[in-house]
Amino acid sequence: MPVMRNIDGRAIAKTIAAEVTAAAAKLTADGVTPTLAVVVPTDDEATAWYVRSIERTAAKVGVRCRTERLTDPTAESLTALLDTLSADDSVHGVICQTPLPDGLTLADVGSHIAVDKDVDGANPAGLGRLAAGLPTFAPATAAAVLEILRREETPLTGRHAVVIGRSTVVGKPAALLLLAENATVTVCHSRTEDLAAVCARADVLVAAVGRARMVTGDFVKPGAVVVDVGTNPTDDGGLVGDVDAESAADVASALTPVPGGVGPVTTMLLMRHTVQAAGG
Ligand SMILES: Nc1nc(=O)c2c([nH]1)NC[C@@H]1CN(c3ccc(C(=O)N[C@@H](CCC(=O)O)C(=O)O)cc3)C=[N+]21
Repeated sequence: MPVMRNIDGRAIAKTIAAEVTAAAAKLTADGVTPTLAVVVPTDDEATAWYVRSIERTAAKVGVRCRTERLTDPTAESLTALLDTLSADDSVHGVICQTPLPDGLTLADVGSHIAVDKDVDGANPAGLGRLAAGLPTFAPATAAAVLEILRREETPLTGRHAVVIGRSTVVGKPAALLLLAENATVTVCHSRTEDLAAVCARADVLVAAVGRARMVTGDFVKPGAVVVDVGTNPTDDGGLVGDVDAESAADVASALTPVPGGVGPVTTMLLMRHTVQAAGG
């Protein structure tokens, strides 16, 4: 039985960090400090963790982070803030954290983030651009999936990629990015019949369902590369993916672990997008 490789997301993030740090330093020397505005509309524990992680990562690579906390925002106050940040020349990237307050959707709010500053692909116009093959920032998590496959030199042209999950932030953009790399793409979701059998035909399997350890070894084609996007909290305060790593390990050739896989690359790509938005 071939031994499965654990893909080291932290090491990949570190490699990208070196590139981003150099680009940020050059911009700063030229008088432009790449700046990311992080809008935090709800008091949510997972969001708070992610915001701290963004702040830490930004400090490491020389990106300025401006966190904007709102208490009980209305649609009006939140979209007004996003409009203001979109028009502010000292801000290059804008991300609005989810979850949003009740009654608000990312599509409503995201359309108030200028496309050229939309470093987490929240504006539906960005998804349209992605579908049309126009340059745009993909949502950082979807971009991280492709970045990992690229750095792992996973062949995609003509290969069958299966994405489990059709969310606007991960599944759909990941499918579009895989298609742009000439993969043959199948998108599965909660209504898919014979899910395990469809997945078991994938050379590249991307799990973005949000259900702990749902993807077991019988979903995996022997030798497949499996990217686990899930970050499901456990009762004891830990984190597990959508993939049951133990059973998948007997079948896959490579797997991104959780933690230490897609997550760290996601946060780093937010920095790279911000530096790019600043002109780097
Ligand atoms: N607009 C928006 N975009 C997001 O991308 C977004 C969001 N809102 N809201 C919250 C979720 C959550 N999220 C994570 C990113 C990285 C890790 C991550 O790096 N986790 C570490 C482990 C952390 C631990 O051990 O607890 C890892 O996987 O190695 C986790 C979760 C992005 N989100």
